[in-house]
Amino acid sequence: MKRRVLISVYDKRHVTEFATGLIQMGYEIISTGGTLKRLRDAGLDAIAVEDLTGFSEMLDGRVKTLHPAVQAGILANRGQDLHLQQLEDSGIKPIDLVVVNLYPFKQTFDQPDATEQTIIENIDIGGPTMLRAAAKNFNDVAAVVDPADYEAVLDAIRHDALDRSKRKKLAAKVFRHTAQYDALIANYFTDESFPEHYTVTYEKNQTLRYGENPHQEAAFYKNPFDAPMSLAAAHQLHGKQLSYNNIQDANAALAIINEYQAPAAVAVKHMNPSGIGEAEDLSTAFSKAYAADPVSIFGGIVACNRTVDAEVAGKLREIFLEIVIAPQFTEDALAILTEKKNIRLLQVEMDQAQSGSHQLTTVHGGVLIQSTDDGSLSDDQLTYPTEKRPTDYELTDLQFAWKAVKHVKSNAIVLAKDTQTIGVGAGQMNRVGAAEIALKQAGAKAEGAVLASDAFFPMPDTVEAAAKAGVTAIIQPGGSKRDQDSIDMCNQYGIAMIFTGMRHFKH
Ligand SMILES: NC(=O)c1ncn([C@@H]2O[C@H](COP(=O)(O)O)[C@@H](O)[C@H]2O)c1NC=O
Repeated sequence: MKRRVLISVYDKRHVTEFATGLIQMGYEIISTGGTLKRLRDAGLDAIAVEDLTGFSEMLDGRVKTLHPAVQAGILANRGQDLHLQQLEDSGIKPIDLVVVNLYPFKQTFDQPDATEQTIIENIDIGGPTMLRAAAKNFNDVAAVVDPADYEAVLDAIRHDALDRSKRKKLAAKVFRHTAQYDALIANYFTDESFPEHYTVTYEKNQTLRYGENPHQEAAFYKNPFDAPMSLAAAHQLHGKQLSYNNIQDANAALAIINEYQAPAAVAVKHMNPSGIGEAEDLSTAFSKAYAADPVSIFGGIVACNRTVDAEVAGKLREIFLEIVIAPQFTEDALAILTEKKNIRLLQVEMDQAQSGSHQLTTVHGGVLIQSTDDGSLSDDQLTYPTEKRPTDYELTDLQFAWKAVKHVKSNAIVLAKDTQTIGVGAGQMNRVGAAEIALKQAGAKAEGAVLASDAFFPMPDTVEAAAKAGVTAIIQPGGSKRDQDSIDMCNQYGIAMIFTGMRHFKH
């Protein structure tokens, strides 16, 4: 008996070449409407699925292959006499190969003018049914869902090597594909934040050389719904492949730089900002970010929220940097920076605050999911508990420092002056410890500076240390039982303090 293949594909690229090869290998082809036409137009012999089922396509194509003549032909267990007998009694011939790819649900959904009706019509029903049937029956049947596999499959058939293990691999690919397809559809049907089953699907961007350490394996996946030009879809203009740690740091750098509207630059090391500068132009902003901590920036990542021009590139060139991220680079800037073989240049669209998106953290036996920390300050949230109120000048720096401290690992303290960070205390087990690190880094520059704290002061010790170093204003969430002690300490030293009512822990 001739072997049979059912071909029903939305993406018709290379299907005629594949079908030609299959015919040469002795296959008989069964096909659906558009695919059949494509094959026949290319002069290939194929049986219309209608001739198998005795039914014409109906309901605008909603039903074409959903018929026992097709499904039983795929699903029959060739090792079971009863199955074979039943096929014979019903006049159904077995189908040995299923080549199907699905209606483009996601591409349709992505189109800005797509109506609900078109999106719904692009949910494929018959295709996944055949694919899943063939994948289930991989013992006897091969399922091909990806045109990229045509050549390898043909080659295997040619060498009589489309064996059980290859068919099982193809089956796994099918189930992964249909699971992803359904996850995308489920997400379209509901905007429930935390459903009973959290189905996520990511597409592989690249396999990474290794993870956080060389003995860890890693890969980078992208969210299929993310905007083009997000970090996962960034345009790498120069340099070698990003590493796992590069991607983490770049992500932190982007989150920080997206906080600032005026020209700004941030240098990031180990996901914390080593320096941030804001100014009227990017060149000055970068100089501030650099001067904030000229030691730590070495080997770091710099993100800018304005076009990098030749002047900025000239400054960047002087430092060893892993990555520079910007919305644009001028030709001159590219010429300067690409002289450095090891620097990576990433073009990423700014202002893509990940608002509304989820942050996933794996824990032992599960995953924690939360909405991203998009909290920003509005003026009516602020309260002023101290005798002294901040000056306008201090207020600008307080807001600048508050945006920075949100992105520093807790316990976090940031000192700032003249829209430049001058001290960053990150990831300490006690708050005053973080303050001491920030104050030590700032040294004499702490005189007249402001201080931001990501969470409230449990004791007045941080205020006291800051006051003694010359800090004149503080911003913090408030809410401690002992707030009054910190307020009293501020009043004693003539410090202005703002309560934000919002905490920014980052563990
Ligand atoms: N309804 C059915 O029985 C059915 N059978 C196959 N399809 C899909 O129809 C497409 C191919 O159609 P055509 O050969 O007419 O271009 C494939 O993407 C295939 O997955 C179907 N369409 C959707 O459910």
